[in-house]
Amino acid sequence: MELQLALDLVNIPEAIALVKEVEEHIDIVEIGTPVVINEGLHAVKAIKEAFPNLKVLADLKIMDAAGYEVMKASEAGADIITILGTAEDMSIKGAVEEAKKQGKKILVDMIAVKDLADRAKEVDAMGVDYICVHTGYDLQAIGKNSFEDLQTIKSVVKNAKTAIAGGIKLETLPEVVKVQPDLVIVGGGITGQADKKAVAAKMQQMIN
Ligand SMILES: O=C(CO)[C@H](O)[C@H](O)COP(=O)(O)O
Repeated sequence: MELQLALDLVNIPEAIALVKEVEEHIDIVEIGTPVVINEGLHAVKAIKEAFPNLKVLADLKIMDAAGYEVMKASEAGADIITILGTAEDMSIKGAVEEAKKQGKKILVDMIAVKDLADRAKEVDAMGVDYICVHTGYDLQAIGKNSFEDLQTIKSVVKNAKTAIAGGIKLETLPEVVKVQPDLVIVGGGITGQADKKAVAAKMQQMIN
C-alpha cells in the first residue's frame, strides 16, 4: 500500500516546505487541483525538481482534450495524471494512450460517478492504472465518506490498482486499511495537523 500526500491549499514555496517535513514517510506528492489552478503546471515541475525521488501526481481531473493535457502534465514531470470517471470513454482511452507513450500512469477519479460498480468495470477494461473512489470537500462537509465505495470497487476491479481519497484522518485510517486499497490519499489529515511528520510516520506505519 502506498501513501499519497495531497497538497490543495498551498503555493509552491509552501508546498516544498510541507513535503520537506514528511518526505521520508510518503510515496507520492499530489499537486491538487486548486494548486494547478493557482500556479499552473509550474507547481508540478517545481516539486519534481525539488524531490526527484518522490512520484508526483498532477490532479488535473481531466474532462476533455485528454491526450493533450496528459502530454503537458507529463512534460512538466508528472508521473501520474488524473482524469474523471465521468469523462467520455474516448477521453479516458486517449489519456491512457498518451500516458503509455510518455511512460506515465493514469488515475481515474470516480468522484460523482453514480453507477460506481459498472463504471469501474468499464474504466478498468480501458487499461487505466488506478481507480480511485473519492468524496470531495463538498460532500465531506455533510459527513459523507468513500469507505463503502472502496469495497465496491475492490470487488469488481480486476486489473487497475485501487485508491481512496477524501477526508481520511489518522482515526479513520484503520477502516480504510482493512479494505486494502493499493493507494491511500491524504490531504488535510496530514497538512492540517500540528505535527505533520509524526502523523505521516504513523500513517506510513499503519499502511505497511
Ligand atoms: O482531490 C481533492 C479534492 O478534490 C483532495 O486532494 C482529496 O480529497 C484529498 O484531500 P483531503 O484528504 O483533504 O480530503
